[in-house]
Amino acid sequence: MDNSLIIALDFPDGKEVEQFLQPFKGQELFVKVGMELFYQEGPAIVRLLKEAGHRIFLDLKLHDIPNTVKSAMKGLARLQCDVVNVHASGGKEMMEAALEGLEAGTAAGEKRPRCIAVTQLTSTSQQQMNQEQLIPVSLTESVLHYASLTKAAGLDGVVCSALEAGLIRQNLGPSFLTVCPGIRMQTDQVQDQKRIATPEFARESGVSAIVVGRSITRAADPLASFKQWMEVWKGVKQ
Ligand SMILES: O=c1ccn([C@@H]2O[C@H](COP(=O)(O)O)[C@@H](O)[C@H]2O)c(=O)[nH]1
Repeated sequence: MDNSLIIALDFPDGKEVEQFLQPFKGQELFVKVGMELFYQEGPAIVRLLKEAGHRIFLDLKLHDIPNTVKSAMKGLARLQCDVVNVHASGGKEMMEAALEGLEAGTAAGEKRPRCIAVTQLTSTSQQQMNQEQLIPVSLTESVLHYASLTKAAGLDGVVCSALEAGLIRQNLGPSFLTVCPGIRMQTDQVQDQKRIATPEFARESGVSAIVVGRSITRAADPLASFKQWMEVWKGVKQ
């Protein structure tokens, strides 16, 4: 994913997306379409963004029985997004089914979307995981366990915090993707995220891509904010 910065288009409808993208006209971005936008606009928004030349991470985090996930992925594959995802907590069989669905839905000559799995949401803390999910290990252990399970299922990588990306790369190899939300500049508000890291830390940890939402989309000047983020992201690259 060539060290991409993926902008999370967390907007309630296509009109707001259009307004947000107006100042970026002519630029090919890597964008993330999540539940908020997809549940309102459906596949049409993906087609529109693709026609504009943007790369797309369709972040629907599928989590259901294997047969349902397989069928859903077969349909999603036809949208030809670059990346789709599931929850690793759905289990190995479910993840394998996701991949089978994607392969079945990808037309000959087309590229199968990369499939990655959410380990523990970046909004989850150690305490929440222990007390609410009743997982009695450290958060890092749980993330690493889910990452290993994801790799064993044949998926391409994981969604994790940049805090865990280095360890995942060490254990599972550099070609296993680490896509990291929960990225904040020092001065940014943390909001509902719990396991955050700066873009500099993410770069040094060798993450495959960072996902940035509100810091750019809710900025007074989103284009200026994006440029600043890219400078920092590229600056630490060199
Ligand atoms: O563990 C996860 C998985 C997905 N996300 C998504 O990333 C963006 C982050 O947005 P910010 O505004 O930069 O916090 C958002 O779309 C989440 O749904 C995540 O944050 N953590």
